[in-house]
Amino acid sequence: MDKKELVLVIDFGGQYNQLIARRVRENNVYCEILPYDTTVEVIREKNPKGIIFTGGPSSVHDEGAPTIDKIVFELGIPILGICYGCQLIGHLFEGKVEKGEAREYGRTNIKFDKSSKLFKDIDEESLCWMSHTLHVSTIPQGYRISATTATCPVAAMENEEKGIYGVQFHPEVEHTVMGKEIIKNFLFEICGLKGDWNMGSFTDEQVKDIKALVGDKKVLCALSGGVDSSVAAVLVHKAVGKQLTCIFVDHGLLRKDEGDEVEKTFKGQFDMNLIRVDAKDRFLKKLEGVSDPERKRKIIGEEFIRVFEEEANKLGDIDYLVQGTIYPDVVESGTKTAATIKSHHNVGGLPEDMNLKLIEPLRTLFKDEVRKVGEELKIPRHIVWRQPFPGPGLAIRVLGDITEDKLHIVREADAILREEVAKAGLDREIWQYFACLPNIRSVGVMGDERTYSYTIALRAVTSSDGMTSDWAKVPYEVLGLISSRIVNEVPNVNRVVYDITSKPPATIEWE
Ligand SMILES: Nc1ncnc2c1ncn2[C@@H]1O[C@H](COP(=O)(O)OP(=O)(O)OP(=O)(O)O)[C@@H](O)[C@H]1O
Ligand SMILES: O=c1[nH]c(=O)c2[nH+]cn([C@@H]3O[C@H](COP(=O)(O)O)[C@@H](O)[C@H]3O)c2[nH]1
Ligand SMILES: NC(=O)CC[C@H](N)C(=O)O
Ligand SMILES: [Mg+2]
Repeated sequence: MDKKELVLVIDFGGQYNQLIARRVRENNVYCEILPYDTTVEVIREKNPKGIIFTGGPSSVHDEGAPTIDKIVFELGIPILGICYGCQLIGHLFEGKVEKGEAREYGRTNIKFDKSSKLFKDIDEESLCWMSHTLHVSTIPQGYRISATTATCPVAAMENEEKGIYGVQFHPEVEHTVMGKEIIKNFLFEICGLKGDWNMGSFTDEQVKDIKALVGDKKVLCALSGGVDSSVAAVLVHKAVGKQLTCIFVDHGLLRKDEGDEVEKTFKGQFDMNLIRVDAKDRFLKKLEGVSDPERKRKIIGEEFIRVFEEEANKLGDIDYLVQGTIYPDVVESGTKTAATIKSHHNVGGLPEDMNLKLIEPLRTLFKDEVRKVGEELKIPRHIVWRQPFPGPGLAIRVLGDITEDKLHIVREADAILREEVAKAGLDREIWQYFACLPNIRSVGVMGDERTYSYTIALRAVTSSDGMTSDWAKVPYEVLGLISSRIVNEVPNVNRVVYDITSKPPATIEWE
C-alpha cells in the first residue's frame, strides 16, 4: 500500500458510508473511514490525497449537529461532500440550507453540467438516488451550481479553484447510474490519484507494519479456523514467523466435529504453533440461564479474552493479541455515528479491562476483500471460501437460554443441513447456511401420538459481504429432504421452517 495514496471518508452517520469506502477501493485507491470529530491534526498526519464527507441523519441546523473544523478546507486537499456532507459545506461557508417543498427520496432525473471535472465524460441527463429533506438553497460565495433536478436547484455545487465539491445525491449507490464514473472522476481528475493500490500492496504493507510493531516479541492470534482469523494468522505469520502462537478456543458452542476438523486442517496445512484450549465448561457455566442476546455476546466476548490472557501468561511476555476483526464487525457493533445492531464478540463484546493490545490487520476490509487477501497469500481455497461462522457460535443460534440439550439439537440439525447442501452442490453459491433453534415448541403427531416439541428454523442466504443479503432460493426438493431428515433423525424436533427474509430488515443470524 502506498501510504501517499490515501482517501479519507469522514463519517457523519449516513447509511451508505461503507459503500463509499468500497467504491473508492474498487478504483484501486486505499481508503479509510474516520468519525467526523477526528481532529485536523490526525487528518493532516494521515496525509490523504482526497477527503469525502458522507451523508447523515442530522440537520445542519440541529443543536450539536456533527460538523468539522473549517481548517480542513485550507489543507489544499480536494473535498467531496455527499448529501449531509454537501449541506455542511453550504452551511459552513454561509450559503443557505433549507427544507425543500417536497422531500426527495429514491430515483430522480438529474441534469449535469459536463464542464465540471466531477462530471467529465458522463451522460448529461441521467438518474440519481436522492434521500433528503434539506438542500442547499443558496450556494456560498465563490461556488457555482453544477447539477440540478426538477425539485432540487442545487443537486451539485463546486468551487473548482479550492477543490471543494458537493453533491446532494448519492453517487455511491447503484441506482445512481453515473455514480461510479463520478467517484472515479473525483479520484483521478480532481485528486490526481494513480490508483495503484491493490490487495497485494495491502498485504506487503501490513506485513511490514506488523513486523515493525511486534519487533522480537511473541504474539498470540485468536484463531477460529474461519476465513478472517485464518487470513490474519497467515499475514502475521508471514511477518513474525515462529514468534506467533495461535489459540483456538473450543467453547462448547462449535458445530458438529468442528474442533477436530479445525485442528487437523491447521496442523496439516500450516507450519504454525497452535494451541487448542478446551474451555467448554467455563463458557457454558457463565452462560447458564442467560437469554438476552446482547448479554450472551458480552459474556462470550469477555470469556474469550480471559482465556487468551491466561494462555498469554503461560507463554510469558506477550503484549499483543491478533484478531480477525473485519469492518462489518466494527460497524454493526456500533460506532460514534452508527447504531448498535449487535455487539460482535470481538469488538462490542470486549471487556473494558484488557491487558493485551490488539492487532487487527483486516479491520478496514469487507469479507470479499479479505478473501482476496487470502488468495494473495495462497491460502487453500477451502479455507478462503469457507462459509462464515460467528465467534459466539451456537450460543446465538439457540434463542433464549442455552442448555446442553438444545445445543445438541441445533448441532445435529445443522450437520444434516450442511451435509445435504453439500450433496446438492449448493455450498459454493450459498454464502452462509445454518440451523437455529427458536425458543418455541408446537404440537405435532408422530406414530399416532401427540408430540410437543421444538421447531428448527433453517437459514440460507446469498451475499457478498454480509452487510446485506437475500434468502437463498434452495430447491424445494432439497429443503424437503432436509426437513424430513431433521424430524426423523433429531430427537425433540417435530417442525422445520425456512426463513425467507432478506437483510435488511432481518439480520443473517437470529440473535
Ligand atoms: N473459537 C475461537 N477461538 C479463537 N478465536 C476465535 C474463535 N472464534 C472467533 N475467534 C476470534 O474472533 C474473530 C471474529 O470471529 P469471526 O467468526 O467474525 O471471524 P472468523 O471466524 O475468523 O471468520 P468467519 O467470519 O469466516 O467465521 C476471529 O477472527 C478470531 O480472531
Ligand atoms: O465473529 C462474529 N462475531 C459475532 O458476534 C457475530 N455476529 C454475527 N456474525 C456474523 O456476521 C455476519 C453478519 O451477521 P448478522 O447479519 O447476523 O449481523 C454473519 O456472517 C454472521 O454469522 C458474527 N461474527
Ligand atoms: N442522506 C442525508 O445525508 C440526509 C441529510 C439531511 N439529514 C437531510 O435530510 O437532508
Ligand atoms: Mg468465525
